[in-house]
Amino acid sequence: MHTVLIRNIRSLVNTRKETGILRGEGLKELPCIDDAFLYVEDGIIKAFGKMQDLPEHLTAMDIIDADGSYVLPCWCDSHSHLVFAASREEEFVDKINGLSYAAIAAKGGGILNSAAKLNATSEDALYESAYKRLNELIALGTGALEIKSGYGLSVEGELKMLRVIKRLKENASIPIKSTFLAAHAFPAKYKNDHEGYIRLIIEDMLPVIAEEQLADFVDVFCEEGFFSVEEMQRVCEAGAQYGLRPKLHVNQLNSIGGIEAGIALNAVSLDHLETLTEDEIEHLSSPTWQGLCTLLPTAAFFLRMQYQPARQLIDAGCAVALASDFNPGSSPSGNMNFVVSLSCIQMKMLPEEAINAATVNGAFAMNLENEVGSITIGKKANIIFTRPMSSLAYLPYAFGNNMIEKVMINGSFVMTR
Ligand SMILES: N=CN[C@@H](CCC(=O)O)C(=O)O
Ligand SMILES: [Zn+2]
Repeated sequence: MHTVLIRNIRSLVNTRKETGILRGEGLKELPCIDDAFLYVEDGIIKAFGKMQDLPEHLTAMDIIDADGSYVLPCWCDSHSHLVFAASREEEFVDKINGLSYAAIAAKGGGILNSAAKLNATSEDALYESAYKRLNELIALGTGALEIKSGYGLSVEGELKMLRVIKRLKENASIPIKSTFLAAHAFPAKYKNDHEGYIRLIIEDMLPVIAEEQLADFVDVFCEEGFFSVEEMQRVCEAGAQYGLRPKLHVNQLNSIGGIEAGIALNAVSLDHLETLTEDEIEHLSSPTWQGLCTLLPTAAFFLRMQYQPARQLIDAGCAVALASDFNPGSSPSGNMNFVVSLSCIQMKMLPEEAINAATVNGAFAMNLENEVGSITIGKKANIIFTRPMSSLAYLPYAFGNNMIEKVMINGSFVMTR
C-alpha cells in the first residue's frame, strides 16, 4: 500500500464531510482548515485535520512538507472539446478583421472546418495530440475532465472521436467523461435535410455508441442556424433510450427556448448561457431541477461577447459550475486557473464562489461528485499545491501568473516546477 502524509499545509481548501450541489448563497461557503495535514492511502484521501491534531502514530512512506502551500482539490473541468485535428488561428485573424462567429460558420468555417480536418486525420494521430493536451491540462491543475465529440459529424468521424475519448479514459490518470455531440452542426450534405441527419444520429450512431459504451452523456448545440429546440428534444429523447442524460449547449448567441426544454429533459447541465432573459434565470433557479448552469467565460472572452450573468444567476439561487470549453474555435485554452480568474474579474464571482464552481459543482456536472471536487475522505487525492501566496484570493487575483507549484494525481506528483 502506498501512503502519503502531507504536513504543514498553510490552508487545506474545500474540506467537506459530504458534498451536495452548491447553489446560491451556498457557493460562498468554502470550508478551509488552516495549518493542516492530509493523509492518503493508495491515492485516496483517508484523513485530514489540523496539524495539532495529527495522530502521533500516523506515518507514511512519503512524507511531504507542504511548506506553507495552499492545497486545493484539482479543477473539475466539465465542458471541453479536447479532441480536435487542428487549431483555427486563421479564423481568429478573420475575427480581428471583423467577421462574426456566425459569419465564419456560414462560410464553411467554424465547426465544419474542424470536422473536415478531423475526418481526414487518423484515430492514432487524434489520440496522440489529445493525450498531449490532456497532460498539459493536468499540469495546470485539472484533475477531472469531460470531453465531447462533435467534430466528426459523420458516422465514422463521430465514432472515431468517441473511440479516441475511450482510449483517453483508459490511459489517463484522471477521471474522464465522454459526451456524444454529433448534433453540433449540420454537415453541408444535410444543410437542407435536417431530418436525414437527425435520423443518422438516432439510427446509425446511437446504437453503436450504446453497444460499444462510447458515451456517458448526450449534447446538442441548440442555437439559431444550428439545432432547433424540437431537434434537440428528438436527439435527447433518443439518447435517453440508451441511458444518456443531456448536457446541452444553450443560449450562447440567442434565446430560442433551449432552457425550458433542457430542464424538462432533466439535463445534468445547461452550458454557455451568455444570452438569458429574466424568465430564463428564474427557470434555471428552480430547486426542482437538480442540474447545473455551466458558465464558460473564456468562450465569451475569446469571442468578445457579453459574459454570462453569473452574479444574477447566483443571487437568484442557481447552481453554477465553471468550465473551460477548451476547443479550437471559441476557447483555445483549457487553463482553468484563467477561467477562475476571469470569473472573478469579469463576472464578479467571489474567489470562494469561483473555486467552488470549478471544483465541487464541476464534479457534479460530470456525475463525478463521489470521486473528485473536494477534500473529502474517500475521494481521490487529485490536488493542487500553490506557490506561497498572501491569501487564497491571490490565486484568481494574480491572473496569468502560474500559481501552481505542484499537482498530485492519485497520491503521486505529476508535475514539479
Ligand atoms: N458553441 C458551440 N460549440 C463550441 C465551439 C465550437 C467551435 O467553434 O469549434 C463552444 O462550445 O463554444
Ligand atoms: Zn462547447
